[in-house]
Amino acid sequence: MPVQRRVATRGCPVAREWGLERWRLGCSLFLEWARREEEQAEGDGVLLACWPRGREKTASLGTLRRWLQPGMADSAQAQKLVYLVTGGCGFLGEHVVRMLLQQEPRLCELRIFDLHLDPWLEELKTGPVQVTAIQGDVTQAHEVAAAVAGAHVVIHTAGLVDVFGRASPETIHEVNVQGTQNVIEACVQSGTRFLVYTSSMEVVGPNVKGQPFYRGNENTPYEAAHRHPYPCSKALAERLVLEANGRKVRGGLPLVTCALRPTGIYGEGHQIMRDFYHQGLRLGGRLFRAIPASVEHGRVYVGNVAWMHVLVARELEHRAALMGGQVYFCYDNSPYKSYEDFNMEFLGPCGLRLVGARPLLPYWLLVLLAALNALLQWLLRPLLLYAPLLNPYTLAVANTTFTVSTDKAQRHFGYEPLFSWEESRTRTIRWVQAMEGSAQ
Ligand SMILES: NC(=O)C1=CN([C@@H]2O[C@H](COP(=O)(O)OP(=O)(O)OC[C@H]3O[C@@H](n4cnc5c(N)ncnc54)[C@H](O)[C@@H]3O)[C@@H](O)[C@H]2O)C=CC1
Ligand SMILES: CC(C)CCC[C@@H](C)[C@H]1CC[C@H]2[C@@H]3[C@H](O)CC4=CC(=O)CC[C@]4(C)[C@H]3CC[C@]12C
Repeated sequence: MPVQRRVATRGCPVAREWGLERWRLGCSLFLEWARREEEQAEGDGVLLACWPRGREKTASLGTLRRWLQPGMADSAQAQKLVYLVTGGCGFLGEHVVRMLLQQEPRLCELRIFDLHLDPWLEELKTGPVQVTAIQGDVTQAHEVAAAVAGAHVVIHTAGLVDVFGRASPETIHEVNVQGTQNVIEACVQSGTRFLVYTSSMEVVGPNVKGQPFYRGNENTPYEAAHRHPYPCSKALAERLVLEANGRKVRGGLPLVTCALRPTGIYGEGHQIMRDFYHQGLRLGGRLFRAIPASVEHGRVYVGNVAWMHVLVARELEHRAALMGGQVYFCYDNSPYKSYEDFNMEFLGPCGLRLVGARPLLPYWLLVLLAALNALLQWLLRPLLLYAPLLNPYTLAVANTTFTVSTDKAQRHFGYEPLFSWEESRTRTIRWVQAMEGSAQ
């Protein structure tokens, strides 16, 4: 049962003085007050009992917001927001950018900050929202500060996603940890109050012991012990973001932060899916099962991850006390399957076949091959970059069950996946098919 607290608007100074019609003028003041009341309440449901001049009404904060919204939109008080998306040209970042443009009506400027700017940004510049592309490096504090200045909300997705040994541990740390610290400091110095960080399920696990995490949620106990630079860096950065919640930003108001932890993301633009597809084509339309079908992986569609970012960014403002400093797994209704069987949901309809009901090679041989790959990578480093998919870390992750089952995002900010599993699947298949078309 949600805890519901009745709050009389006659307790609100604006309401007491003005009466209903005049509250519309002062609606932002009233909402601010109502919001604070809601934040103080425990649980997720709060009822506001409105008693204007004898007319008794009861409404949830959501309803109240909808009542007042038209008034806000008409008035000069309608807020125009500036968003900054770091890593906005990446796989997830591009979806976040497009989702914001579609789903955030209060957006007036969207800044896209990335090390490399992509040509598709140009097509966004013709719309009603001002799109500003900023080429920059999150490790450079002054570049980050310039991009953040004047932004209301920062969505920090930029990161070095490397589990294949392409970059050095120092570089991974610099981009993922120092880069995140730079974003936090820029928010504090420029007075930006809302920061959403793209963390990862890897912050939790799989851990070095290869213990399964089966249908876990944000409170499931699990020994999060890592050695690999990528999960270590994501865990450190996430902690920095959560600890920054409540810090006073320029102007004296508190910073509100939260972290989203996607499981393995899939969808249009997914590089590893692309690699598997091309590998399958090279092998005559076949892929060979390497991992037992019983090892389940949590996967989430990129459109839903983007949608969750947009929702969080929007709701942080209204539910600061509830959401600030929180972590949320990113989830949707994608089925629990092994990594390879899940990929076949898309690669199968595109003509590939997964050979073997069981792994073709014994596990000990895979371990040996993974170790050999690691050795070769180290030996060849002075000459060339050897970074195959299989290494001791990717094998351990692929071979460990890690699935989440939670409704925290639904309870805290009303998240429901925007794309059903069928739609996510269809969109991803279409993207693979388009790749096939373009390869011919
Ligand atoms: N791909 C996945 O399955 C998952 C990804 N994540 C997280 O999601 C975020 C986005 O990941 P993806 O889109 O998959 O990766 P991506 O590599 O496609 O995107 C990352 C973006 O960050 C940019 N970037 C990298 N270094 C930068 C720097 N120094 N300064 C500015 N920009 C920089 C890149 O140019 C790229 O556009 C990352 O933080 C990652 O840790 C979390 C869970 C799963
Ligand atoms: C040939 C091998 C036996 C199979 C290789 C598959 C692996 C390359 C991938 C299996 C699981 C993936 C990881 C997982 O989805 C979680 C992730 C979260 C992130 O934040 C970044 C990416 C990744 C580590 C992802 C990377 C590829 C796998 C290890």
